[in-house]
Amino acid sequence: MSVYTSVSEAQMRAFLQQYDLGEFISLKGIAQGVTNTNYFVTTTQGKFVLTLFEVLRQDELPFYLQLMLHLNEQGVACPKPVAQLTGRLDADIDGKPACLVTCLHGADVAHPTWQQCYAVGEMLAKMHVAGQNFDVHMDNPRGKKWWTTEIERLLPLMSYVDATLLKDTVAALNAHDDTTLPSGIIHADLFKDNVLIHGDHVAGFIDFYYACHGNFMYDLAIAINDWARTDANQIDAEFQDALLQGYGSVRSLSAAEQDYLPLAQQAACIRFWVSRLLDFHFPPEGELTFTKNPDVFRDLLLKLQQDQQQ
Ligand SMILES: Nc1ncnc2c1ncn2[C@@H]1O[C@H](COP(=O)(O)OP(=O)(O)OP(=O)(O)O)[C@@H](O)[C@H]1O
Ligand SMILES: N[C@@H](CCO)C(=O)O
Repeated sequence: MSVYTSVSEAQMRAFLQQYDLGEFISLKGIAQGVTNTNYFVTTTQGKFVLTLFEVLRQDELPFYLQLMLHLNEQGVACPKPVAQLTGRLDADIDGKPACLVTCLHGADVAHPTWQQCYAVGEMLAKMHVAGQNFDVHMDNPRGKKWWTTEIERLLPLMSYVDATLLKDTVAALNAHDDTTLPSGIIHADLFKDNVLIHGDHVAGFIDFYYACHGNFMYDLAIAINDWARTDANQIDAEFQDALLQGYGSVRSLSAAEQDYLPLAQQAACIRFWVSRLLDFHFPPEGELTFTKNPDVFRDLLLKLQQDQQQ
């Protein structure tokens, strides 16, 4: 369930006074989603999604909402934040940060097709290109500095074999200079549950709340590690190729980026292995964290390293 904060119809009617969206018709909680509270809101002007942020602070919202607005205006498939009459994009309901965005027609897919992987790669490249003229900077909150600090809490809790794998891989990644690779705004969490699909097309990327600056190949590797990962935690070469081909149809990958892909995939494994281990061992008190299986990314990392040694 994902309606942590209840909103009444009366509250919604009052909230809508701040917008030019016509009359309130209905409000319906959205069952999917883990972190935030989401509602479908229908007014005489159409259907929207209301998000109440359970973890992000009010002052953190403008970056993400401005980014989504910018990307949407540049033709990237993503929800468009709706501005209040004052022009402000972020709002609050009963002191909780909130926003309204346009509703997209699509659903997330558990088992994508080759064409859908191609379309995701294509849209990701469009996003990278469109982000080039968005001039607000955001450091990656889950980058090298973060994982180097956080693994110190995890290593004593892990088996010798897993701890060695984690420590050695982090050391290898930290020793590699990735700062000269093409970079800009990245989504940084483009898993299958963060893309709404309609037929063979991308209806929209959602959940931009880890978006930041980073290198483009790392972003593509995060997507490959989820979209092309089989149930046995290996990469399906054809699906990986679909993402790469789709991406390359919009933005050519340089030789340096192509060389970096194997390491980028390892970095993407570390990013999510570590965050899932932290959620497992140190569930934040008072936060609504649903732990996803950390072993998925340990197993994928091992397989990638085996393949890359051959
Ligand atoms: N703009 C949108 N248009 C249509 N449906 C949406 C939109 N935004 C969210 N949804 C629906 O709401 C569901 C939950 O959204 P989301 O995944 O963003 O939840 P969350 O709890 O905020 O994030 P997460 O689950 O990643 O922690 C999505 O799976 C999708 O079905
Ligand atoms: N997509 C992440 C959760 C949000 O960062 C995961 O599957 O671990």
